[in-house]
Amino acid sequence: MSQALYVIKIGGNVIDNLEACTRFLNDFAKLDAPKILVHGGGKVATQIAAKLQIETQMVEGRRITDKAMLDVVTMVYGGLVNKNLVAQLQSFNCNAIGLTGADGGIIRSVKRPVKTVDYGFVGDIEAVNAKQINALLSSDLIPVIAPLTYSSEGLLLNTNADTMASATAVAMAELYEVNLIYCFEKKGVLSDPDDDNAVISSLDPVSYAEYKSSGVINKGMIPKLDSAFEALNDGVLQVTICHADDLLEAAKSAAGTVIALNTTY
Ligand SMILES: Nc1ncnc2c1ncn2[C@@H]1O[C@H](COP(=O)(O)OP(=O)(O)O)[C@@H](O)[C@H]1O
Ligand SMILES: CC(=O)N[C@@H](CCC(=O)OP(=O)(O)O)C(=O)O
Repeated sequence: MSQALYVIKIGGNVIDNLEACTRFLNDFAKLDAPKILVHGGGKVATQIAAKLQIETQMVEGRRITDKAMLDVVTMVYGGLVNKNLVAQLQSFNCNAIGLTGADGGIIRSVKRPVKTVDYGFVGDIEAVNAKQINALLSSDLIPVIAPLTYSSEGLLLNTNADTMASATAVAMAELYEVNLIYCFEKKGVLSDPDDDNAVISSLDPVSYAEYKSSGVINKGMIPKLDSAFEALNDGVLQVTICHADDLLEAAKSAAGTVIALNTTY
């Protein structure tokens, strides 16, 4: 049996809250296993763009990224957010190394083709270099990956962080038994959006379809769950969605919503 690896994604609402983010990073540092952190930061990018009088436009959970917005997300994800996370992890004795998908050629993408919507400089992932990421892990470095990728033409492209996490988890599943954990500001996927304690303990494709059609699951949760099911279909052992404060519990399967393929489609 191969070794366990945790691929953990932290979302933008937690990153935007200094205290919550520090608590999360402290727990992440304590997790005693090979691990990778993939971060978002959409909320910070929107705030900085507004300060620069650049308007944010989202379509189906994806940011329309023109050249001005690409400059903002490059500075925010690749610089401000990534480097602050790395610095805090260092203070918790976790030897983190911050990377975009371009660094070490770890995540290559293709600029999303224009169909009904022109997303601009947004990348759809083509390849994750698991060997290169594993070389970092083998040197006792903890990769902290920002949601930016590169194309073979040399473009830097904005890429959804949930998709980055799931593609990384799938690629690493060739080498490890991967446990993918999405951490955000709620206790899991909720069966009642107004009740923060109404956590669905296990979600399969049938119940997902029902909750989606009744509108209980909506907005940013849809791309997150789509990428969660994709990861399970492509070899990831376990996927959990949980509160950032519950990371260590979720790593023991004791918190959040466990995503399962255990019913027929
Ligand atoms: N049923 C649900 N349970 C929990 N959150 C939900 C649900 N339906 C929609 N959401 C929304 O999904 C959001 C999470 O998606 P997103 O904003 O993309 O998170 P992140 O930035 O952490 O990746 C939550 O903040 C919540 O508003
Ligand atoms: C193409 C695209 O939409 N990219 C995302 C990347 C950041 C992200 O996914 O951040 P959260 O996890 O905090 O939402 C964006 O710019 O919002």
